[in-house]
Amino acid sequence: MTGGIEEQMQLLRSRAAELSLREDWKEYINLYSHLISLCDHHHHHHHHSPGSDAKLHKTLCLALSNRAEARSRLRELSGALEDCDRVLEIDPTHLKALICKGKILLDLDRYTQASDCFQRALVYQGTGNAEALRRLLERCRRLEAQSRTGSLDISDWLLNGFGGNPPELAEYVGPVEVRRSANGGRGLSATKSVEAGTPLVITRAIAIGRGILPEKAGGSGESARMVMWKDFVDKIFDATEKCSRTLYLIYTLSAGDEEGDPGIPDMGLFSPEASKESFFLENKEPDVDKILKVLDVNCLTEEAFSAKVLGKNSGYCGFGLWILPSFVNHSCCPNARRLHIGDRVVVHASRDVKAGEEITFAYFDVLSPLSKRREMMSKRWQFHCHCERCRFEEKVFLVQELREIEMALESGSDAGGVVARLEEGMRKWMVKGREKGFLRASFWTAYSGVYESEKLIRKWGRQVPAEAVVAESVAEAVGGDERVLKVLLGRLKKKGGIGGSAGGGLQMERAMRLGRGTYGKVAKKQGMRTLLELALASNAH
Ligand SMILES: C[S@@+](CC[C@H](N)C(=O)[O-])C[C@H]1O[C@@H](n2cnc3c(N)ncnc32)[C@H](O)[C@@H]1O
Repeated sequence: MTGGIEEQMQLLRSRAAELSLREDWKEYINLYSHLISLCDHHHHHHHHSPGSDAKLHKTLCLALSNRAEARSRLRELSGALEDCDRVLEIDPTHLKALICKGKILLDLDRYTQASDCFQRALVYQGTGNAEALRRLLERCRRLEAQSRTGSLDISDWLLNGFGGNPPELAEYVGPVEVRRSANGGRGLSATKSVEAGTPLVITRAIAIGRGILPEKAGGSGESARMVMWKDFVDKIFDATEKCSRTLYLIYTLSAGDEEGDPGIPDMGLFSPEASKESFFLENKEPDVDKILKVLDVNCLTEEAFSAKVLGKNSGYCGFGLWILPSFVNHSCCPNARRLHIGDRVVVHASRDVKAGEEITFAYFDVLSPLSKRREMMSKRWQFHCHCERCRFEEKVFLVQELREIEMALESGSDAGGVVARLEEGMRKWMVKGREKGFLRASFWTAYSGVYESEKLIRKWGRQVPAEAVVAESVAEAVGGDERVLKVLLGRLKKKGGIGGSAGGGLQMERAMRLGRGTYGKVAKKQGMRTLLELALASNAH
């Protein structure tokens, strides 16, 4: 090798060291790209002795693995992965490339492949790395197991008052399948029967927008929202540019204007481990118009329990795009809920679900009357819900008296009176079973208004059914909900039940069940108990 190139490379490398100190990864990558092309060029255009060849290879491998590290810092994971693979082709024992590749695969939720890299690194490593590698391997193993079973336990985080980082969760595709839905489009269905609280899907967001909005809606609130949205859209486009799989997955989602058949995606697509390496797209340039439509149809607000249950901040606002949950349709009597932990969403059954049943969750608050829900649907979502509850309420709202009761509620009249009239009406109109729960859910604010007021309880007690009865019937109709849980727990507390040793009774069992439906099976008994205490202390609505 001539002195010229050696010197040039030396110079580039010391410049790179400087850039890395300044954390200027873009420039750092450019520099190493230059060095890599120098190596490639030199390799093709010069005759070499075996010794100089080895040296050149060594330089090239180092340059590639350094660029890979910088690329993965900027989350350009596909590019980083290609760099690692090039190194490992030249030198399959290259420690730096093996570790870097393992970490990238871990980031991509490909736990078995990541663990394979770390295992090999452990074999080839000299001294020093072993402890760190064992910890990485342990993490892979834990995540891999969780991605098979979906079982999670956030007890430690919970008992720690949600302090520190949220627990790391694995991607999980449970007993669900994308199928054609009764409403025409596609939907997610259960492939086997599961009980309330069972996790169905756990997945990372493509991007999340989070922020605190000013308390009062209005000018500044609106512009804050706009800034958050723009920031979020930028993150989405950034993600599609960096990963063809992401772009591919986004294209499987509904853009709201499908002509004809939107097609049923293969379930393998949604498991990072089962998924192919690369995705063929005719045009790698993102279709901006289409992506914006997809965001409009599929973005969901966060049911941030750590914000609500902990009463952290009432102005908290979060929304995001999660791929597989985007196939879940809305229902006003849903059977699933979502819970957000870090940037992952856990979709879990909020009541018992039978095999073949479609999985649905609420896109907006469904503890509200039909007219309010219709308003939400037309304002934010351009569809008309035909769920069992909407169909029933459309019918029953033909009854003049029910409309009068609703008007009484809206004009702020005595909640006890509203509840008493409704309960009486339901007897008259022979409303039974689940349908009772539907109407109670619609008039929820009246019920909770009574239960929260000693005065109203005293006044209307005899015409208003017990908390536990109403909570059960609402939960059976529309699934677990924090506010319903809170009413049930309030009752238990009055009787001295929660937390104490008396907590083993039937009522406590019911509360635990409702807790599992509301938050999912996220903790063992003691952890769940803590969660219930938090729910009771919360100011959810
Ligand atoms: C997040 S996507 C759900 C999956 C979608 N059905 C698909 O085929 O990809 C939201 C869209 O699904 C449709 N949708 C969801 N819930 C619905 C419901 N209850 N009734 C009618 N359409 C609904 C609407 O077109 C809505 O804009």
